[in-house]
Amino acid sequence: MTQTAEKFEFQAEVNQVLDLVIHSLYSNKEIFLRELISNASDACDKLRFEAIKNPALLGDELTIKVDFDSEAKTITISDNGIGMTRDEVISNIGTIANSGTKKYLESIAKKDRGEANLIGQFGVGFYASFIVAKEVELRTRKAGEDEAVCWKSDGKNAFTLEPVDKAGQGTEIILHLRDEEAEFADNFRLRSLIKKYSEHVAFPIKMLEVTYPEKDDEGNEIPAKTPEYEVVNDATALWKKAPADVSDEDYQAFYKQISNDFNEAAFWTHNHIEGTQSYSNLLYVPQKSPFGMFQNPEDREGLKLFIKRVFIMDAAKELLPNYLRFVKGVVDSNDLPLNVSREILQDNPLLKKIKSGLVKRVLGLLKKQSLDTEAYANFWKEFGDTLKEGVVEDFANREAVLKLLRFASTHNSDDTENVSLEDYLSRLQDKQEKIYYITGESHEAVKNSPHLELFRKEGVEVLLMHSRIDEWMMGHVQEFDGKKFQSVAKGKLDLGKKEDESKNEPSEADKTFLEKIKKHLEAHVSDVTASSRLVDSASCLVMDEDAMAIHMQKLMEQAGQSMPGQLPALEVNLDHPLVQHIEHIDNEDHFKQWSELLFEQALLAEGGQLKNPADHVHKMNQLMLDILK
Ligand SMILES: Nc1ncnc2c1ncn2[C@@H]1O[C@H](COP(=O)(O)OP(=O)(O)OP(=O)(O)O)[C@@H](O)[C@H]1O
Repeated sequence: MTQTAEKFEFQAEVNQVLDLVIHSLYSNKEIFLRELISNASDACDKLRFEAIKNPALLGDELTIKVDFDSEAKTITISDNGIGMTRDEVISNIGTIANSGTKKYLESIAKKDRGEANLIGQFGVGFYASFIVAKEVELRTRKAGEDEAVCWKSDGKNAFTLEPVDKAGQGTEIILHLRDEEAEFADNFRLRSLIKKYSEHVAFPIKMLEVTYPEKDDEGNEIPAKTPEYEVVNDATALWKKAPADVSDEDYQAFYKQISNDFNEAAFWTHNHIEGTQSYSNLLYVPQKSPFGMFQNPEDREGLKLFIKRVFIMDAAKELLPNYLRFVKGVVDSNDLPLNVSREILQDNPLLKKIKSGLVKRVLGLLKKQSLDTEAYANFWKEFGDTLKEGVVEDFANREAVLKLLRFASTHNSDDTENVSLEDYLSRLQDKQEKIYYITGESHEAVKNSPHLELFRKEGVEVLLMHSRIDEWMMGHVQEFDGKKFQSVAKGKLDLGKKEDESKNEPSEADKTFLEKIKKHLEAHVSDVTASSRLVDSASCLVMDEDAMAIHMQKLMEQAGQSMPGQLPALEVNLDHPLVQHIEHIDNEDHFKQWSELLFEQALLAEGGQLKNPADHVHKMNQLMLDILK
């Protein structure tokens, strides 16, 4: 071939990633081999999948080979998988199109996360080569095509491409090591790295056996025989093994292999299901929530669908509902047709059954874990809000999901979220018929809400919720174990028997007084009533049973959504000295100002925002001055 090498500039972002990868992974440089073997394994998976439609593509046994030359200081990782065309090389290797690297870049912008942690979130892929190599050559030939191409780069701004002769299909990556990294070009070092990181890659990883010259009976040296390739890893599909035959170390190593997570998995479940549906599943719950989990629930990966050990696709969305998107792992079906497409998968009844089986497995796993309070606390911190979506999303399993939720509560002295609904029910007061909760903007805000005063006084526990998702979730759930949920900031107060004790019908004079306040606050409130829920505060706002909480209305407004004008009711504590003072004010202007103050105080205590804060301050000052006179 006479064509010369063509030079290309890297995309600007590639340079940025390369720079970061090289510097931030320096203390973890050995992972370059894991990344390249993982790519080779993906390429073998892809070929096997293509071969379902086109069996002619499948030639020799799918294999990954690792070779080295300690004098030349090179390591070569080769596979006979799918390979790449010239165009694919340009778009896959020279740009930042692939999602793993993209996320890596995005997360770098989030400076508040520690860098070591950040690196642990996803694989860095091919670029990891440059941690140890001063130059990388990638030779590849797409399966079923004749032309091969060689990509070469020193990892600085540019790469070259030129046609090459390459015997078989697949990809070969030659790392020209930096002098100070030459130790990696070593038989023992490479074998131990393969064992450590790639033991459970489902394709054989081969290295040349080590041979030594021997001596015959007469003491003459026999030349060493030509070494042959031998398999270095386990090369079986770990998920197909009996759980009893797999050690925790094996499970963890496999987790790292499939998840791109540097942290260990928190826990997992491994099952072989037989019956109308026959499949295996190995599902992991990570320790840490990856970036973007809440921002983009659609962007999910890490749950791989195999059919009879053939990798079919990343099918997280098809295999588990959104609220379990933190789960990673492998599902291998014996019954689905090998030529299944994503479209077919979406309405496939077999898959629906697998999906509902997997949900049960994950919920069962979480239930088991929830018995270990400490381990569950970590899970809850990372994934609790995601799990809450299940209360709305998964009607069939709502009760099971509700049992897994943990809340902060007035039963605790701090903001720890460790109270389950079952704990709550076990502490119900005599005749208490409802599960009381409050939602708000922060733990501080809900903990100090005036709505809790009577509950505190009566010793009735209230669940304290302040996550953004809580108000939405509670809008969709009516009861647990036969007990209705009741927001203490909404609707009529109903404390069972205690309500009757605490409720005093207002006198005619009080009624006139309340009416008078209402007249002044008509623009702000739907009603003004005597409160039976306040003890220390003068007033509070109460929403209708089915209305959105005030802090949520504020959030929606901030997000640019215009809110339908649903006005709260103002409840007034007739026993409060301030209220009693107002009752005796004759001056109409002063009465109006005090009434507005009652409303504004209540709104502030809710975490609401005053329309005109300066006016509030002015009014306060005026009233204080009046008192001083
Ligand atoms: N050995 C290979 N054979 C065929 N294609 C490859 C090989 N190595 C890399 N590629 C292609 O290059 C792309 C980019 O690889 P890279 O390792 O940077 O990212 P990735 O594997 O997609 O994602 P991750 O960041 O999770 O590793 C791959 O998606 C694949 O299409």
